[in-house]
Amino acid sequence: MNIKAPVITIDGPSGSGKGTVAGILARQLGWNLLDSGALYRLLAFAAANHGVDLTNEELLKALAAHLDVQFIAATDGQLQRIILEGDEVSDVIRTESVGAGASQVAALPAVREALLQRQRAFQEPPGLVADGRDMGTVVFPDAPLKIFLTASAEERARRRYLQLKGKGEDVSLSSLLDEIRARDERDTQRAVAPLKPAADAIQLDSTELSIDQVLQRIMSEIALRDIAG
Ligand SMILES: Nc1ncnc2c1ncn2[C@@H]1O[C@H](COP(=O)(O)OP(=O)(O)OP(=O)(O)O)[C@@H](O)[C@H]1O
Ligand SMILES: Nc1ccn([C@H]2C[C@H](O)[C@@H](COP(=O)(O)O)O2)c(=O)n1
Repeated sequence: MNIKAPVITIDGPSGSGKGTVAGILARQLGWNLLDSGALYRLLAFAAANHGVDLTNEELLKALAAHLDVQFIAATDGQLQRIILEGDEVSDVIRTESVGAGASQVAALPAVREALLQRQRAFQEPPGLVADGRDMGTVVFPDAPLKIFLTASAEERARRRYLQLKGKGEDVSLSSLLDEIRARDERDTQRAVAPLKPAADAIQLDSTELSIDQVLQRIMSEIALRDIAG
């Protein structure tokens, strides 16, 4: 019998803290990590490099199917690294403009289909923490623990502002808020795999919670289900 590794899904809108929480959780549990948003970002980034228009569904589907990407697991003191076609792109795919392109290509059904198996292949022992928009609804519908992490748009824009300022970028809070609202609209309103909580997801509003408080809440749900050995 093929016993599948357990999966914890963390879905939610941009800036809610999914990636941060998923990364820490995966390290603490010693589990694999799937940053599914990175796949859509990589596709948008690769499309720009190869001169592929972000509306050309057929070419994007082919690019998605053959994306030459390597995820190098985080080690003590170093975050996960992402290599695309031989070049490290861990930071360059994190800009708001690549995020907007990712949100655009992610609305195309053929692209989502092309990336589905690649995402499911991350489900390896001892377990997987997967973050994104449709981890609990589409990619891992049988996951024993599903979290839907939210925060107000204003708080998410504030977090992003601090994050980008910290990297020395010249950003405006009001434009970040506009971008976050536009991305929310596109991600929740698309026809395929829209951003929404799975029926059995635990909804967690992190607007007034610290990262540690969010982690504690998730850890208590893990303990309740006895899924991490
Ligand atoms: N609960 C929290 N309180 C304060 N800051 C937070 C909290 N959670 C995350 N952050 C900070 O907010 C920023 C965005 O977090 P993160 O990148 O994890 O969000 P995300 O949901 O993965 O966004 P995206 O979907 O766009 O990748 C980071 O700088 C992170 O440190
Ligand atoms: N499972 C996913 C993950 C991501 N997307 C799309 C929508 C986002 O706006 C974009 C970038 O994701 P992020 O890195 O900000 O988490 O990718 C999706 O549709 N489904």
